[in-house]
Amino acid sequence: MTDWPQAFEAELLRLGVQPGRARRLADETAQQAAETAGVPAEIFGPAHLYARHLVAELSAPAALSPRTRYEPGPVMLSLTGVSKRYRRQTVFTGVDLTVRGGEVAAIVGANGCGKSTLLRICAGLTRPSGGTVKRTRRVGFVPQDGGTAGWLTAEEHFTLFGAAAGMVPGRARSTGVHLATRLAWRPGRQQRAQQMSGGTRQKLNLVLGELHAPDLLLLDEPYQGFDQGTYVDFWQQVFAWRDAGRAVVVVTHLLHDLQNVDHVLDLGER
Ligand SMILES: Nc1ncnc2c1ncn2[C@@H]1O[C@H](COP(=O)(O)OP(=O)(O)OP(=O)(O)O)[C@@H](O)[C@H]1O
Repeated sequence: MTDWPQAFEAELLRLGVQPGRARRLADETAQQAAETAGVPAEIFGPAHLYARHLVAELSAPAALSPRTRYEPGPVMLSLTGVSKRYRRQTVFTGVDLTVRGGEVAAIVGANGCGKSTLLRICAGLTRPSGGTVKRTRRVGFVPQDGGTAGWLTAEEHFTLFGAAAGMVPGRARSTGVHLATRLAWRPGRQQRAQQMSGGTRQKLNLVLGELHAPDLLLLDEPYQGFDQGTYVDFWQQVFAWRDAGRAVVVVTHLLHDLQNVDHVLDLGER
């Protein structure tokens, strides 16, 4: 009978994952099972189902042959005439934005013009003063200053956030670790968030935002503290999400980020 790692690797290959990558994923998964002293089938479930899940979670394009063109998909976020006031201060009025699956939108503008406020409205965390917001159900939100707990390790974060999204611990951990490698980060097993550098904590935030495979990703300047290489990895990741049919909204100050995005909403011009 074929054992679990072999069946897992064979299914990855059947799904079109490159052989070297399939082998790495199989090795990493076996290693994680060994570290928790568990049997893979009990931790991850049937090998073929876990392979399919993983390929979907990892936004298949990075694993499968890249698509050269993408088709905009269904509307994931729609803002119509949205406004926000704090007491007597009007932050913005009349904001319209539609983002479909397979599109990236950037929100730009000077400090204090309301970019973070608008993103929180998109996420449903702040109520608009006026207008209509429609969003898909599966939303990932990466705040500017982090939603991590200082005393927890990366893997404990994966388990906790995964549980909130209905993922079993083994699957949440392995998905988190695989997503981290996309950002050139290998989480230390003992390192708590408070011991991480600012850039590494941001990577943790990004992975947590993506852990449950959301259709819409809302990112508030998620690369502060990243070095140049990681910054490039980050944008490659954004375009991989887009090519996988996800919608991405990024708040940014950096105008050279904008050449490849589909929509630019300049709040400063309003
Ligand atoms: N909870 C709040 N209560 C009152 N005023 C707020 C609140 N949150 C934000 N503001 C105000 O709303 C305005 C927009 O803030 P916001 O943080 O959204 O701007 P921003 O464009 O993201 O800024 P930055 O580029 O500095 O991150 C600011 O004047 C801010 O002081």
